Amino acid sequence: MKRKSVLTIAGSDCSGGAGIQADLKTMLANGVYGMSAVTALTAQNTTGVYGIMESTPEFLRNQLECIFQDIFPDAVKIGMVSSVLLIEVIADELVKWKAENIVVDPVMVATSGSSLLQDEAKEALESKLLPLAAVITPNIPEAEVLSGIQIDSPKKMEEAASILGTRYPGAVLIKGGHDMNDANDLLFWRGKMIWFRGERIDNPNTHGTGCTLSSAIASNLAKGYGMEKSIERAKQYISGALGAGLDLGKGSGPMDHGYALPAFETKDVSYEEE
Ligand SMILES: Nc1ncnc2c1ncn2[C@@H]1O[C@H](COP(=O)(O)OP(=O)(O)OP(=O)(O)O)[C@@H](O)[C@H]1O
Ligand SMILES: Cc1ncc(COP(=O)(O)O)c(N)n1
Repeated sequence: MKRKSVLTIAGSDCSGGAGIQADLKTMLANGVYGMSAVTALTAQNTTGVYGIMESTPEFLRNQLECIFQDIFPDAVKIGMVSSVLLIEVIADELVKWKAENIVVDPVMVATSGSSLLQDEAKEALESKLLPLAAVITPNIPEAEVLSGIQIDSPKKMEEAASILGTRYPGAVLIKGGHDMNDANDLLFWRGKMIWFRGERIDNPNTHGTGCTLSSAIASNLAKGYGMEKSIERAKQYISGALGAGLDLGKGSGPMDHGYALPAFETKDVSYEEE
């Protein structure tokens, strides 16, 4: 039996809500075989990021070579890339192996406020990785940094999307989640603006929403869905994961990535605290 596969190139979140861990859970729940190349280990939890230890460029290349030589991914999701040297290795390997269906989530700052991209790496991300993407998925602050304009309205989202969509060959999806206080995301693709209107879910536990959305899009592209359908299905998935109402940790907690999975455990494992 064969299965479509997706590779995430991202950082590890030891608390399991964002990064590689969110990506692999999302891939499992979306019916693809998930693989990971780790750019950095982070010591973090739902309250913040307390340490970062980067992979060496050589070891990241080693991971990517092992993956591409053996199980060629049908799509690639890129998250936290951390530094210039790591970005150069990633771009080099993706071009060398002619990777397809690349989704770049330009992760810059965690929801908790910690920087996940070194200042000098922003330019390398823009010049080396964004041009390789089938779609880039900035949130509002990231879209502001990349487009150079301030975004405080849907009209401004459209202006930024058009700037980025003209600059890069792939699609641009600006996420309205955290900052517009709605759940409406804007796609600029092939000269068209397409709004994806989501229902705002009243849940403070949004750690890892960006990682989850981009991995779900990559999973759908790998399965052969078109760009719009891949985003529409990814939004349905994330709405379900947020709506499931998982409540863990002392800060902004993780979502329930497995809400739609049949679990091996048949007993109800959820419980309300006294
Ligand atoms: N409360 C919510 N209800 C419904 N959808 C939401 C909510 N919050 C975020 N989303 C959706 O989740 C996806 C991710 O958007 P968001 O703006 O949170 O990304 P992000 O800031 O990159 O996430 P993060 O940095 O937490 O990983 C988008 O599709 C957005 O519309
Ligand atoms: C390793 C890693 N990658 C990405 C994020 C962004 O997710 P969030 O903004 O939800 O904290 C993170 N916190 N950690």
